[in-house]
Amino acid sequence: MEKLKIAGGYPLKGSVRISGAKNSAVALIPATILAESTVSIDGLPDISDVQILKDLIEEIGGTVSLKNDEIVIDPSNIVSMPLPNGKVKKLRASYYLMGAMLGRFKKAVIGLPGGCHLGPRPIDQHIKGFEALGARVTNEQGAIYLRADELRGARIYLDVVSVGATINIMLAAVRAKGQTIIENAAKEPEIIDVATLLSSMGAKIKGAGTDVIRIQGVDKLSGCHHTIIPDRIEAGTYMILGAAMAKEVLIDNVIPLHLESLIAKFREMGIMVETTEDQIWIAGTDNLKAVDIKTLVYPGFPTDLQQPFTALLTKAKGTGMVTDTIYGARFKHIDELRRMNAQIKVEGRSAIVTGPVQLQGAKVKASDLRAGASLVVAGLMAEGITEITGLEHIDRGYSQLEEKLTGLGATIWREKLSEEEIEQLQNS
Ligand SMILES: CC(=O)N[C@H]1[C@@H](OP(=O)(O)OP(=O)(O)OC[C@H]2O[C@@H](n3ccc(=O)[nH]c3=O)[C@H](O)[C@@H]2O)O[C@H](CO)[C@@H](O)[C@@H]1O
Ligand SMILES: C=C(OP(=O)(O)O)C(=O)O
Repeated sequence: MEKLKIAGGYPLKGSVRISGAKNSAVALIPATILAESTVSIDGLPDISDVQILKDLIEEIGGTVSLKNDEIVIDPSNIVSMPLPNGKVKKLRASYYLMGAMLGRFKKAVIGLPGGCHLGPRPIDQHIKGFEALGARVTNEQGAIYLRADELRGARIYLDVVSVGATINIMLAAVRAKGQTIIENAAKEPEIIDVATLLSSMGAKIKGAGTDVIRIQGVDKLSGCHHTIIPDRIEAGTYMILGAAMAKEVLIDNVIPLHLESLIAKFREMGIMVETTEDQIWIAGTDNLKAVDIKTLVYPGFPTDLQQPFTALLTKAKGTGMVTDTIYGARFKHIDELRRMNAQIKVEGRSAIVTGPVQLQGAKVKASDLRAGASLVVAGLMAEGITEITGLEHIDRGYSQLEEKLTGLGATIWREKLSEEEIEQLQNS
């Protein structure tokens, strides 16, 4: 077990290249199960979620090579092996194995997923979609059993706008007989990315990126090559830490359109932002104005940037309210930020941040992925040394974090935890 140490309070400068999107990667890899020949995907982030999915595809019979940022998957020998336990519990996106295996084999047994603990994260809309396509779905001892004699296209209205349910239904529906219409679908860029891969494989999908997606099922999907989109949440995190600590920073390999909600908030706060087709330039300032944010489905402010943004607000003058309408309990980072001298109180679904304060280095623990990102931002802003544990969460979603931050001039490194520290963590 390791901890991350940051010597904070020093200005950052330079450029950083954004990796491929985690939330695309974790759907694109399971989607390859649907093909009958080799699929390659490049631009993948170097994160543990990708590594675990690679292992899972191998476990069910796929031949996989993962070198640098490219994965090559030959799915022809994959079988619908039950995966009720083990690695499926380590990440949220293992639920995509349900849609992909159901699409190809008409049956699957997959354990309920893991991922960040952000309060309840039901998958009832995924199941409603699979059932509408003709699958029988049961939950037996924490694993979902899916079986269909045949999948038939259906009209499915999502009661909740869900990224996961939209993609999962798409994965099963591309191999159903006839047309599927997903209404009230999520519109996140990662959904378009998955639809692009499936279309290159031979699927017929219209409307991805709008709230009505139409899928005409096909009998066969084949191999192809795909380049993943950049990670808008990683980019947003670097924009936030650039705004907090950089004189100027250039974010490279990014789609600025995906970050319009954050860019608009930056401008309200008095941060200078310039964009080109695939770069964002930011000049940090010590005169930040506090703003309110409310997380919403895309293109609204992303819940996945709420936690790092909260760290930035501690430097802004005035009171800013952060309301999470997607995950009302996504506030485990607040106690840790308070340890670092932040003035924040939580009221229901909102965190109220009063600033400016000078954060102080402290020993803190990442309870989930973006809580970890929030603590990294805070650690860079703080005076003195910050020690962050719970790195398994951060490693799920940030590719080459220390290398990228060191490139911006940060002093950040990993150290092994002592036995005493491990014992303390296990008892905390
Ligand atoms: C792997 C991945 O892509 N993860 C992202 C995905 O998670 P995930 O796909 O799990 O999130 P959803 O979009 O499904 O969840 C949105 C909201 O709908 C609720 N809900 C969802 C499904 C369902 O069947 N029933 C239901 O009630 C959830 O509890 C949540 O309140 O979108 C989230 C919201 O943008 C992001 O925070 C995650 O980073
Ligand atoms: C919540 C997140 O991830 P996951 O859905 O994979 O747990 C996230 O990326 O912030």
